[in-house]
Amino acid sequence: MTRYYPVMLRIEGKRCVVFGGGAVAERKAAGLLEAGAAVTVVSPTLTPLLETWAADGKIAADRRLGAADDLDGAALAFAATDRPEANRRLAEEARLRGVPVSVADDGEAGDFVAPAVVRRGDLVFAVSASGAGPALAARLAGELAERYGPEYGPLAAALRRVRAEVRAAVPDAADRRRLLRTAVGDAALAEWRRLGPDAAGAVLLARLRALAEEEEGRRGRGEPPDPPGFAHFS
Ligand SMILES: C[C@@]1(CC(=O)O)c2cc3[nH]c(cc4nc(cc5[nH]c(cc(n2)[C@H]1CCC(=O)O)[C@@](C)(CC(=O)O)[C@@H]5CCC(=O)O)C(CC(=O)O)=C4CCC(=O)O)c(CCC(=O)O)c3CC(=O)O
Ligand SMILES: NC(=O)C1=CN([C@@H]2O[C@H](COP(=O)(O)OP(=O)(O)OC[C@H]3O[C@@H](n4cnc5c(N)ncnc54)[C@H](O)[C@@H]3O)[C@@H](O)[C@H]2O)C=CC1
Repeated sequence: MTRYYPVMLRIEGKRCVVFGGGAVAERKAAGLLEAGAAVTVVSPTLTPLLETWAADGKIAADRRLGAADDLDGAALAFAATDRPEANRRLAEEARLRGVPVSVADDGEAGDFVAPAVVRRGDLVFAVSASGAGPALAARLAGELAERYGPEYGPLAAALRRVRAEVRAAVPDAADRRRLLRTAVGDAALAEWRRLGPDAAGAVLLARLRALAEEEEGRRGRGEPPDPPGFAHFS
């Protein structure tokens, strides 16, 4: 069993090669496009959606069997054909070239596995069962998608601005940290939603300071902090 190390990769504009043109390859290509990768699919056949993306120029498609030199210059590779021998061979070629590869029919044969992903703007949930159960990862990601709806996208954008404001205006590190914890409490998140993405930085900062003072008051009275998850920090 492998203990994987999770990361967020920057792959915008980078060549990512998907071998295979079935449902699994399509899912991998979709995830790569979300991150702005330059996707090349190599496969004799393509799903209708992959065909559409190729026709629209969203992906490059080479309609043939995968070959070793497809991997030249690749940042990532996905062996997602329905031929285990082909997947294994392409994975070996990737490794020879130092290209990280995932293997769709045998997770342990690759360098990484794909998590189930939910995106809400800057906020990204990635769930993995490390190969033990992709359907469980998908189910739990579905639960996260319900718990954290589309409203969390703009909310994260507002939070990014609040944080920039605090970093620019508050020189004391402890003060900054206290404010930025308050900035992710329930009351603050509701406030960022209410104020929307266009509120002036000074307004955001003033609201945050007011919330932090209320928080101090609650702490003084021995009431629980907001958010509850931060109790162990105080
Ligand atoms: C190791 C890994 C390698 C990799 O592909 O990176 C891998 C491998 C395999 N998947 C198989 C089957 C299924 N995979 C899914 C779905 C997903 N599979 C994904 C990832 C991974 N799959 C990596 C580990 C993830 C982990 O464990 O956390 C997800 C999360 C992300 C994604 O693919 O983008 C995506 C959900 C996306 C979403 O919906 O959100 C379903 C569910 C369904 O189709 O409804 C089934 C059928 C149910 C079942 O078999 O459990 C088989 C057997 C094939 C066979 O029997 O022939 C293998 C081979 C093996 O076991 O090694
Ligand atoms: N990792 C995952 O999430 C999952 C993995 N799987 C595994 O992934 C494999 C692929 O699944 P699907 O996409 O549903 O299969 P599929 O049969 O729909 O598609 C296979 C694709 O591979 C292409 N292909 C075959 N040989 C090739 C080669 N040498 N080079 C390039 N392309 C080649 C075919 O033309 C076809 O487009 C399955 O056989 C299964 O073992 C299945 C379900 C989920």
